[in-house]
Amino acid sequence: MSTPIGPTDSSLVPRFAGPATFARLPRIDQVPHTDIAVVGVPFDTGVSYRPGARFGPAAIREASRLLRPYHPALDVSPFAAAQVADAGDIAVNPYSIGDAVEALDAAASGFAGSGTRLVTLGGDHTIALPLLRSLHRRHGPVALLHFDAHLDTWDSYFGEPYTHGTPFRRAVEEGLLDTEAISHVGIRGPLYGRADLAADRRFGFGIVTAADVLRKGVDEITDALRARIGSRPLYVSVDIDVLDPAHAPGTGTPEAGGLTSRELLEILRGLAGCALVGADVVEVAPAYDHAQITATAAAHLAYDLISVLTLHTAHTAQ
Ligand SMILES: N=C(N)NCCCC(=O)O
Ligand SMILES: [Zn+2]
Ligand SMILES: [Zn+2]
Repeated sequence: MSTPIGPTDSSLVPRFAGPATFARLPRIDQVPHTDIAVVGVPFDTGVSYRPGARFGPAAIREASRLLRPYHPALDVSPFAAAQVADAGDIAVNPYSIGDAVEALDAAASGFAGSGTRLVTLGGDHTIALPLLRSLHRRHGPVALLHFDAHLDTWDSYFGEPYTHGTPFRRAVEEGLLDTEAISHVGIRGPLYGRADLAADRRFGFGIVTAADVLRKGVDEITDALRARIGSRPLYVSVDIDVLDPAHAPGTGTPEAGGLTSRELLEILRGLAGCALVGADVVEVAPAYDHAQITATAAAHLAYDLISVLTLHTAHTAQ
């Protein structure tokens, strides 16, 4: 592998100058080959409450200017360990969820075809379904770690099957997931009824509630999650509303009593060595953010996911 082209050096060009690619990384057209691409999906037509996640990718990129190249907790320089590049945004139809879902699947499959793993910045949670469809085509059923206040396994809203509250029900129905290894983490807040939980259990999901994280702590939780995942190809989906609204006010469906950013970062770091094949950070809606609190958390989560991706390369070569 030739030496990766890294981010703009912030000791030479101040980090507040120039265009905001993720972490000031090169654009995908500036590098010969990309192992890991950060890509935005500015789409929020699937939301059930406050809109605005279409502006999430730009806000996360802007907040990512301060990231530095070395990750001390994981002892890795992710942008030297692999060629990471910013692939810009996948522009999808804001007036048709069906069109958008198909176009996103096709675009994601194009990246996978050239051996590039994706860290996708949403956008609302609808986008996880086409991303999983494209991964399934390549890897077969994948393990899923889903960080969210919400189950997102509801059936439909207003008769619509593709929404931000339904992607993981569709994914199970379509056989995209290895149902021996699918978990929600951070679940809390009111539901529509007991049947929500019964259906979710029937699909095979394990639930780690936000209260479980408080009571058991991140190490015990992470060990249990890792035991369930094993060596399976793993997709990690992070809905930013898994964090408490104090840590992530800028989102569309906030729920009290969530994780701290410190807890979530530690759980993600605990996944080092897992066969991560892709990840997303979704539901950042900057209009409700303050002082970039949410966008900063999202930028750091994406940085940690990239770092974990660089620590397992077995799937890159496929
Ligand atoms: N995926 C997110 N963020 N929210 C789902 C909320 C579904 C509801 O309005 O009941
Ligand atoms: Zn959510
Ligand atoms: Zn969600």
